[in-house]
Amino acid sequence: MKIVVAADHGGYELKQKIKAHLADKGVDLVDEGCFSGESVDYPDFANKAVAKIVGGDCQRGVLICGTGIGMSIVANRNMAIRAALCHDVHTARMSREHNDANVLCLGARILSVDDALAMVDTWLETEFSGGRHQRRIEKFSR
Ligand SMILES: O=C(CO)[C@H](O)[C@H](O)[C@H](O)COP(=O)(O)O
Repeated sequence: MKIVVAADHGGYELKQKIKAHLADKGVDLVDEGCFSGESVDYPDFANKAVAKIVGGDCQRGVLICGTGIGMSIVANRNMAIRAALCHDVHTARMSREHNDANVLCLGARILSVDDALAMVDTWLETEFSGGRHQRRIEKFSR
């Protein structure tokens, strides 16, 4: 599985930490920016990451901005994306088990680095439960 990571300026520092953490674990990833703390617009980076998933280069994404809200709104405009804005390990796990989320959105100005890394690990390790949850996903998917 290949992961795309992307952030705006509000999420840049946390993205760097997540990248280093995942690289240590041998996770295959691609970074779609941004590449400094200079002010940028989150839709540009959300859309770059979505394109990687829709195009098939990556299977999942982690998107980070100040709150995670902007990234989740933009990513979810694409029908192929189930982006989950999560706030703790529990919501990260549930977004995989029940929602088969293919994008995790994080708020760098809300979360501690340790909590964010624990959420990413849980989110990547947790499988979709299927069953009744598959039926529900099919009701909003094409
Ligand atoms: O949280 C965000 C969008 O939901 C962004 O990361 C920005 O941090 C937020 O919009 C604030 O932007 P600013 O230009 O840093 O004030």
